[in-house]
Amino acid sequence: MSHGGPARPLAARKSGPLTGVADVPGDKSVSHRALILGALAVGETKITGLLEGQDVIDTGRAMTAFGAEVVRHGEGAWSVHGVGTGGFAEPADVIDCGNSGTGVRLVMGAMATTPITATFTGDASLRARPMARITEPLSMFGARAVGRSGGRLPMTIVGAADPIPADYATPVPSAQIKSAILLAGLNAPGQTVVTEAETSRDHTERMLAGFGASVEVEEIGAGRRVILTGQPELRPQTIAVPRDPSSAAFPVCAALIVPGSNVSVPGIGLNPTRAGLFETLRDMGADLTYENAREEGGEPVADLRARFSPDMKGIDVPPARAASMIDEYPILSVVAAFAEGRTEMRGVKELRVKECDRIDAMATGLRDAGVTVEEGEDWFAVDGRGPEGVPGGAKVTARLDHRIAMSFLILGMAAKEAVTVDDAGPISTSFPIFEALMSRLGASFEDAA
Ligand SMILES: O=C(O)C1=C[C@@H](OP(=O)(O)O)[C@@H](O)[C@H](O)C1
Ligand SMILES: C=C(OP(=O)(O)O)C(=O)O
Repeated sequence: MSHGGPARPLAARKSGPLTGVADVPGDKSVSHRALILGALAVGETKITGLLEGQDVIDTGRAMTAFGAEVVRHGEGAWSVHGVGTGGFAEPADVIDCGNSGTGVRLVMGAMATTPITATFTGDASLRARPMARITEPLSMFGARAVGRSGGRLPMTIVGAADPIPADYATPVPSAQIKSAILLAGLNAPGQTVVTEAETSRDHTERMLAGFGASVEVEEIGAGRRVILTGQPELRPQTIAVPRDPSSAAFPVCAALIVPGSNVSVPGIGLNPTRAGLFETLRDMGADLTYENAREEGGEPVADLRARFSPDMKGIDVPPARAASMIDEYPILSVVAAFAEGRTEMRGVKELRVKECDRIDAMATGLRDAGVTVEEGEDWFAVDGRGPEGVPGGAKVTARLDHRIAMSFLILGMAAKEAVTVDDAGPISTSFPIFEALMSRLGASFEDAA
């Protein structure tokens, strides 16, 4: 157990119509970045709508350990008094990033070009995840890393005393790699360049520009080159965090598969580098509409409305869309089980190195619930059961993975028999109010033995 408490088994059983308004919390990716860039600016950054999930709380604690002052003023309202680029102090103890890949990788990048040493660890899930993808580009700046075999945490980073800017092409589409490099580049003189063959979420680039850094973005084919000029003085900002599309995915998908549902999910961030799931659902024939599209804090936002959609069809999800919906494949595979025909999801190898191997976790749990799933190294395919419905009745291991836990609880709301997850604890890493919010819409959960 590493989310700080005993395992909490939870079951979801077949639900009546889900109705009402789902106010989902702030975006996890934007929240991490607001705390980190706030800590690197000179003066006070004010944040509203910060996600108060454990992943983000752990990043806030890390920023405190590096010398920033992080203060909570009320629900979602935080301030960060930053120390300036290159101003991080050496932490007195190990930095525990809990369950968060984004947290540990971005913070490693942010400290790697300051002449201090820090040791990072995390829970059993995070300690199994690959870090060489970060330490390899950080070594180009002159930072050194020593970790466990296979490049795993715990790991110590010795920051570069005389950092050299890097020019790096990411081997996999990953905003965490890109962001770690850009954050390291902040304290290196000259231009740091990151090239990605497929565009990953661009919150770091957008927010760096907002804090006053010079960031140029060139489109190259399906990808981008990002050029950052190092050693800017970052100006503190007022940041309104948009609501998280990756959390919105859960009430939206639940509404599509639970008969009679009609749910509104207001104010969701629809940055095109994040919105792939919603496009895919519409391609499948989901009754999902965007209302009141607008801009808030430099990000496109809309109110989503999802209604029960009994006529969805399986599709081949375009692999080019994978980066823009990478965290949404678990819940998409649940929706696919209720559609008619096969849904193929290709180009998704990265799912194997998330909080758990998400292809294996979904395939195993869906099969236990009576759904046929095929898989290969970088793909999986779900045979939708359409009007026949999904038997359910599975007891699923969540593998310390919040998205696996939430996906199977949603499955339980629409399947014939209840679905149980062995531990709902990790849900609080990204969506602490998931159970309360889904219960208000009409879902019923039971503590399970
Ligand atoms: O940069 C980010 O905030 C994130 C990037 C993605 O990871 P990768 O960069 O490893 O694809 C995503 O899975 C994660 O939940 C959040
Ligand atoms: C993959 C995820 O997060 P992280 O990599 O930050 O642990 C996620 O939230 O689905």
